[in-house]
Amino acid sequence: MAQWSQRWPLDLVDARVRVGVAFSAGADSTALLMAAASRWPGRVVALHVHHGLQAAADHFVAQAQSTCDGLGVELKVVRIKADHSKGESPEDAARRARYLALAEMALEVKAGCVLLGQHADDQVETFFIALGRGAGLPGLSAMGAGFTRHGVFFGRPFLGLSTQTLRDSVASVGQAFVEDPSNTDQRFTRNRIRARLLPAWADTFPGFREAIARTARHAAQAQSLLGDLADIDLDAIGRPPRIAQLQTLPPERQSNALRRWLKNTAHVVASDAQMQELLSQIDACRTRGHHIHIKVAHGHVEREGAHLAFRPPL
Ligand SMILES: Nc1ncnc2c1ncn2[C@@H]1O[C@H](COP(=O)(O)OP(=O)(O)OP(=O)(O)O)[C@@H](O)[C@H]1O
Repeated sequence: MAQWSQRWPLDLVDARVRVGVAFSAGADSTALLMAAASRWPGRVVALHVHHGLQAAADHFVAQAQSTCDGLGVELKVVRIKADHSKGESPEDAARRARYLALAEMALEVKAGCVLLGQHADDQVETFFIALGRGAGLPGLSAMGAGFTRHGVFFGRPFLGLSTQTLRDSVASVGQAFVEDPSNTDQRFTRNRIRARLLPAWADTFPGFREAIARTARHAAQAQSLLGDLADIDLDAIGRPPRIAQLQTLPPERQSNALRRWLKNTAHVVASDAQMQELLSQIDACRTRGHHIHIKVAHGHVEREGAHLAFRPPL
């Protein structure tokens, strides 16, 4: 195990506290758990979410326990059943519930952060999913190195490493891990990208991981500047925005400010069609009695006197 020490880019966390590792028992998070356990002996706790979605879930827990026993790492397991709401895919619901469960476990064991095993190949796949869906800059920025959710910091220290590097490392010490059977299921977009698109892309653009990571960084920087501009505009027009002052901005600046306002206050993202409709209703709203009413995500944006308001569902 000695060679695992200091070998991995784990510097993004303050490890004076306990470190949580989101541990699926797959190859990537096994590499992460081994690296973390070697770097911070006695301070790592593995957090496993039993989805109950797959028949194999019990087998994942058994492997997780055996790996943790071998490494002398405490394992916490929580069972969840993620129901997906209308318009949400089962995978999105499972991911949402997983992050909540991980955050709750981290708070319970007093871990200062949770590390995730996502790597450079996940990053590339995420970028192509966003591109295929016609995403804007937030989507093309792909995954950031860290984010806070449910009051817990989640870090992705392995975004610069390929999955092959991680798998080779795990194999080199003979550590067992599970292969998630759903990773090869061609019904999932991510798996089709991995199996079909990426080999062709790699053939055309050798070194594509670094190039795409660069594009994602450019997108993230540009998005950050747009966020700053939105804050400047919202400082001037108010939160919630005053309709008359919104109307003085050009449409693209209105939509930039409105997206920021909706994200920060209601955690919702308007689709392109919803934003176009909202802009046209704002433009038409020139008289005292004029209404604004437009569905955004699961709620509505409405006029409330001189301002806009977001109404979540009852
Ligand atoms: N059931 C789970 N319990 C705890 N953490 C999980 C679970 N599933 C995924 N994760 C975390 O989220 C990261 C990304 O999830 P993803 O579904 O891409 O990984 P995976 O293929 O299931 O597992 P791995 O990354 O370990 O090979 C994982 O690296 C791991 O840190």
